[in-house]
Amino acid sequence: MLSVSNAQAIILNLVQPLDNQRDTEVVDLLAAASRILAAPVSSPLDFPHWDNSAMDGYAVRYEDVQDSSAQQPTVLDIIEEIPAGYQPQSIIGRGQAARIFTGAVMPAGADTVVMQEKTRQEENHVFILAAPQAQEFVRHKASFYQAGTQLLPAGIQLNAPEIAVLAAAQCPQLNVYRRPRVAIFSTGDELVTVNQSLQPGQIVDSNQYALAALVRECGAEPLLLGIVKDEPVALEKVITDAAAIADIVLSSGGVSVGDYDYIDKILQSLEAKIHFQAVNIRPGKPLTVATLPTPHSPLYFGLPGNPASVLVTFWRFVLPAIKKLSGIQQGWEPIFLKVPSYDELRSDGQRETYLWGKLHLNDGIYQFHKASGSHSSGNLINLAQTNALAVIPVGKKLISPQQEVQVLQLTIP
Ligand SMILES: Nc1nc2c(c(=O)[nH]1)N[C@H]1C(S)=C(S)[C@@H](COP(=O)(O)OP(=O)(O)OC[C@H]3O[C@@H](n4cnc5c(N)ncnc54)[C@H](O)[C@@H]3O)O[C@H]1N2
Ligand code: MOO
Ligand SMILES: [Mg+2]
Repeated sequence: MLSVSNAQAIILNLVQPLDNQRDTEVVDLLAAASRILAAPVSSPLDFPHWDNSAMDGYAVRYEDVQDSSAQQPTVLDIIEEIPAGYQPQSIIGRGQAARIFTGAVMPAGADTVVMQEKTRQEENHVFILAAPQAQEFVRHKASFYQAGTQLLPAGIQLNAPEIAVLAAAQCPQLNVYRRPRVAIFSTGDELVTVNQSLQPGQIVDSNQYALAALVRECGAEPLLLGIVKDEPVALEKVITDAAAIADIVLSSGGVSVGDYDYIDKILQSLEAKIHFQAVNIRPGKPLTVATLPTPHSPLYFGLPGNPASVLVTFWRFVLPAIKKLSGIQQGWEPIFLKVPSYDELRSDGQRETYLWGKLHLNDGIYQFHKASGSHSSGNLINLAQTNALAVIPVGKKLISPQQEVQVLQLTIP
């Protein structure tokens, strides 16, 4: 059976990132957090824009003060006061200084700032009580960034630091990739919505809510197509509709071998290209991945119906695909942490097994605690409040307490 890592490689190979011309939109800077930059940004401004002081103190000529000490202070005439936001008017000459404050423009003639604590002021004279380093506490024009060079590359996510940089560079609007569109539907005659009363044999379609939340969490736009009965005509219609509007289509249920599991047959009849129908993973083995035969070739994930299988296969396979699609340049693959397990972890050794639980901090070191209760793929109750999946590789049946395990971190704990 197809290994998890090979399945991931096939999926990532199939994903075409959004187009950096067609698939973009302009957003205001305040709405740009977590979006993906679609074009590189440069600035006509140097950073700092001009030489300025890093301290409250005195702007001086180094050659005047290099021999200063508490015993033999240098005495300078203060000829100007330069607060932040003010353009200095004078040139500092021999024996002269300017009172200056943090962020204020350095006056011509001065090359060094002496911090206030190393001075004493008497009327319009300043006593320099210690020799500074040459150019100390001067933030030089263009020493952080040179005008015209690349400030930010395309394909990065805009988080608080990038937003700050863009604000400082006076970019009030930005060209970002549009959000990937992800169509979602659930299949099953037994399913009702969260508001409908349950008749015998029925359950609530929790998968659609879970997938909508996951899709939104990763910055994509969920397109909810509802619950579809286990009927070929209805399923064919929903897949065709989804293919017309989405970059990625997610269904849950109907991909195993039961008489009412129609998804794969319908994909075949629609002439979709099926890449694989099973992966060696627990939970989530019956996973169908196909390319739909519409011009923009949306990628189809037929996720297995069990609620835990849906979450695990989304985190492991769908999330990297959405990331690559979104225009992010790198870092699509999941990141695994190696941490000690607090609990004993077991698998049958046959399939790559994912156990849900929580990363706890113990003395500054993460430890994996397995969720108590059933790890049946039909149980979603104990998935609540978890933030990590421990992975037991194929061929391994037991991870003992305190042994290391690879953990997929799901949210920031
Ligand atoms: N003979 C075999 N039977 C099964 C196999 C197998 O290899 N041979 N694989 C099992 C595994 S593993 C899984 S996972 C499931 C996958 O089943 P399907 O994808 O066909 O899903 P369904 O049969 O439609 O439903 C399975 C299960 O999940 C519940 N479900 C479905 N949709 C939802 C929803 N939207 N929200 C909440 N719960 C949902 C459904 O009621 C069933 O209990 O197949 C095994 N069988
Ligand atoms: O692989 Mo299924 O998803 O375990 O129950
Ligand atoms: Mg089934």
